Amino acid sequence: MASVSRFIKDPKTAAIVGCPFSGGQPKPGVDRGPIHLVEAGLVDQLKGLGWDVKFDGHHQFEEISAQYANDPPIGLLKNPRLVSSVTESVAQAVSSHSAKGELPVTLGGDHSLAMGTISGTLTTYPDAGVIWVDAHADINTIETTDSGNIHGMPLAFLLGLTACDAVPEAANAPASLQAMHPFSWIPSPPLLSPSRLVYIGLRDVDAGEKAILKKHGIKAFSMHEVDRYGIGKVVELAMEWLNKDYQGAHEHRPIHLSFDVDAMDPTVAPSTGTPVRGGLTFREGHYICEAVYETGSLVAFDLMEVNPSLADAAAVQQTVNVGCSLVRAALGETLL
Ligand SMILES: NC(=[NH2+])NCCC[C@H](N)C(=O)O
Ligand SMILES: [Mn+2]
Ligand SMILES: [Mn+2]
Repeated sequence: MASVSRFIKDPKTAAIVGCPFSGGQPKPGVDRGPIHLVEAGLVDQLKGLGWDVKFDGHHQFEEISAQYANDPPIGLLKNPRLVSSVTESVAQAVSSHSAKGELPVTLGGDHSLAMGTISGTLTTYPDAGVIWVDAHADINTIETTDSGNIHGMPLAFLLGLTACDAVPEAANAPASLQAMHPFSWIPSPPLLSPSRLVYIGLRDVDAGEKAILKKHGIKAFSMHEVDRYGIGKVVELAMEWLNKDYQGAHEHRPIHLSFDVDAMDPTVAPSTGTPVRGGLTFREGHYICEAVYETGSLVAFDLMEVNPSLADAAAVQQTVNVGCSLVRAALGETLL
């Protein structure tokens, strides 16, 4: 069978990177997300789409967790060393798969994991673009975060941002906060640049984050734009934006699609830690995945924030099923 993506080698292989990790946010249960997704039959479903699927168990973070059992906050940041160490190991796993021409499919776990997945992708594909589908911008810096939950911050670390210049109040943040941050494994200068990031689905963006998006000219299609243009046009505009300055040999940049299940409306995917009303419909979420697959440029997919302990059994099942079907859509399932 011909390769689905011009970047993925034949025989097309999806590598499931199961990440039972919840340290980037406070609600227990999100670490069980990947276990439920796999138990629902995801591996066979992807095989049914013609993929060779590599899955030899979920990643074990026990050793790292034991090492950082005592992980005092840095400023407001919670579990900073643990999250740093886990995401560093995820980066290695993802880049080792993508370097072999496989498609890493990372199952979270909380969205702090994307520091690892996107770093891994950019190690193999330095000019990759990122499509971040989420209710939230996840771009708080150590100066702007209110919650201290690192799942609200991965893009700030990936972009090497400090908010001091975007948010006037943050200029007073102690310099020591900057110097102490433990994410020093993330390369500097950063592998990701603001022009290669585009959001879809935003509707709960903190004031400090809005200032950052503005300051760095980051392209974002909130639910307002989804309503105005329709999802078809939004994905087209997102692609155009990512490829506007692309000079590579291929038609499109390689694309990393990072999908937070809370981008979906809570009526569609209720079992997640930070649900926000007014989200993507079932079809809008799937359309994004289908359209990205159709570009032939997908090089990595993340499905994050499925938390099977936040709803009744039926709502959990519904969320897990939607999660599986989003993954299938991104890996080529079609309606006809
Ligand atoms: N990946 C997520 N669900 N992020 C939610 C982030 C919420 C809020 N903006 C924060 O910084 O804490
Ligand atoms: Mn979110
Ligand atoms: Mn998120």
